[in-house]
Amino acid sequence: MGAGGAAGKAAEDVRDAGYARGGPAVGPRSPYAVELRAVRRTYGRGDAAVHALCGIDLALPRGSFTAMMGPSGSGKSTFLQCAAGLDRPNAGAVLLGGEDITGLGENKLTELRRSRIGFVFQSFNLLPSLTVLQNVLLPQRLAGQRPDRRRAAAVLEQVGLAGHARRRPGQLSGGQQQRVAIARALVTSPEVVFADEPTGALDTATARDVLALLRQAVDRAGATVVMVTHDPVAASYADRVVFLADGLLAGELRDPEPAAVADRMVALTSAATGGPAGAAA
Ligand SMILES: Nc1ncnc2c1ncn2[C@@H]1O[C@H](COP(=O)(O)OP(=O)(O)OP(=O)(O)O)[C@@H](O)[C@H]1O
Repeated sequence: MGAGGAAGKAAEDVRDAGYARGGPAVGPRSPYAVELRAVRRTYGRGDAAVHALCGIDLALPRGSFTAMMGPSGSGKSTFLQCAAGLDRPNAGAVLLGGEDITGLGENKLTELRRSRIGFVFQSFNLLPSLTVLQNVLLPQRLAGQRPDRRRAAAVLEQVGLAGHARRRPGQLSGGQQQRVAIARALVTSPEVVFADEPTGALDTATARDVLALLRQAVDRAGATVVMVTHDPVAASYADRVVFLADGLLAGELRDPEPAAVADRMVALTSAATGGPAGAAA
């Protein structure tokens, strides 16, 4: 997908976002923002054990937009939590920008999540008593960095909310609140942005705006986005859709069209529920 807009504007956006061409300027050089190697995650033990991830090998290139899809219970949330350093695999390794984070202690992981990862949630998760600008500055404060108001203003402009900096989240629409959440996720120029159902609470038109923003963060600013979604249209904004089923990778689609994504989901869901289309999966 093209960067869109004038080349000069795009270059400005890249500078504004703090990214080098082709990926974030920080962190050790690796072609991959995130890598999972033979990742397993089991909840519980013995007869009660649930194998949520059963050996996942996946590499997500810097500057890419990946959608993770799969039937309910296929392991999407577990994948996201392991990849983002929120949960620990029982086996295997997770690498962020080429660095193995699997063995890091809790303090290091917290620091890493604050400075090198951005999060966007379905429910926005803004702090209602803070202004828009203060919400966007929060990750910098939490990471112990000096709040960079110019940088915060630049990302707010990037998401089309330059004039709303002094408002509080309650004074904004759902779509605007999600834009603030995206600005907050981008403000530290993270190596990867994890988005969990970012359009799940939005109407169709607003959802498209939010997806276009995520797309723009990848195309213009070199961000890396990983998005869990149930929506084939949302997934079609990604470069690639990776499917999970029963804790295993179950294929992928590049340059996905909504209809093809929907077909694949029907097949996987039928297989998971033992329906007639199971053989087609
Ligand atoms: N904390 C937990 N304790 C026990 N089992 C869990 C836990 N978290 C997830 N599981 C199980 O692990 C499997 C994968 O769950 P996960 O939430 O990753 O799937 P998902 O694809 O995100 O599902 P959904 O689309 O319904 O959100 C499921 O069988 C789930 O019940």
